[in-house]
Amino acid sequence: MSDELLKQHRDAIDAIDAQVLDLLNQRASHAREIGEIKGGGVIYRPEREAEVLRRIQSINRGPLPDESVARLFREIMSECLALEKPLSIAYLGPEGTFSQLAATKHFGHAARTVACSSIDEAFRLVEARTHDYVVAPVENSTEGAVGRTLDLMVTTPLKICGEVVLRIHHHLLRKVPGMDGIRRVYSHAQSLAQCHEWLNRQLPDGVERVSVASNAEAARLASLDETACAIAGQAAAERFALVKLAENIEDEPNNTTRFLVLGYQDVAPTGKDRTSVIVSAPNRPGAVHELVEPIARYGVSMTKFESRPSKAGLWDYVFFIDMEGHVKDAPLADALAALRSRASYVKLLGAYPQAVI
Ligand SMILES: O=C(O)C(=O)C[C@]1(C(=O)O)C=C[C@@H](O)C=C1
Repeated sequence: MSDELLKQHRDAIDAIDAQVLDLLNQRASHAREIGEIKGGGVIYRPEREAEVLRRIQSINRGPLPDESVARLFREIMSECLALEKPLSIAYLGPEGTFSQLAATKHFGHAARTVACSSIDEAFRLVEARTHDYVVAPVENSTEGAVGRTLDLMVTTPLKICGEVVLRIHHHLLRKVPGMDGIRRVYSHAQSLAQCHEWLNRQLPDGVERVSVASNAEAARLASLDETACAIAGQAAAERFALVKLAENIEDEPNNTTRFLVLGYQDVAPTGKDRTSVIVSAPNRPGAVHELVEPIARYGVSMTKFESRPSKAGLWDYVFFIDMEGHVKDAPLADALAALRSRASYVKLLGAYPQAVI
């Protein structure tokens, strides 16, 4: 390529950057004005953010892919929102966990993420309004439900106002290169399970598998001990300066975790939403079937049905149901009304936009 041609393109980029910068600041000024209009009210508006991201994808003409433009606008909105009010997001720490990655994916880098020592603590701090939102894992495509999050949903006054879907890649990490002299591997129990087959095949005999509170904690422990390694993600590898002995060791190539975003707010419909409820059925034959029958009858798509012991009595269960649609829109509103008349208990956990990116 000739130097002259290169210069022409770079000059064009400089001119465009100046326009982009000006437009970004114009956008930010509008967001700040909107913040004034909201007064002390709720600043973060998940329904509007989903609408902005979906619209951007629908009008995108490339060459940037839809996912890339959505990511860029995710960050732009994050900075605009921070001008209105900086948000603080509680997650299961320490720094470098997938929960932190999920929080940043959803709220962008301008939100402050706050590491908590347990999912319980993260919920408590948001319930006490010390932080604005909690991001908590709820299910993994390989390992199923995250029981502790489901149990907390039964009693929390918080509402679900969003969801985050995160592809999970696990790496085998160590302070020094090579597999020689490894005595133990640390990780969260779910990650050990998600890499079970790979570990069986690749780890030398006699290596102990030790489950710890989080993958980031596993990485921290491995950074202190050359005879140990950890299973964790990229963020933890970088944070603790560990060597990647093997990449993407998860047994299931589409390994994905879904997280919920909870706070004190209801979210308006966007046209592509999900509604989550907890229900329990009277303890008699056919009760569960009767309970879910209206969901099928009204043509509502049920995307999750999960049972958990209710802790109220032996063999007594509550059911976590996710449905496509918003509680304020037909046909879900009708299906839920019918379900309420049959259930012994119903708790609406929230209606929120389906994940966009
Ligand atoms: O539309 C709003 O309510 C805004 O505050 C603006 C904006 C944005 O940057 O587009 C920022 C934060 C909200 O969560 C939603 C959208």
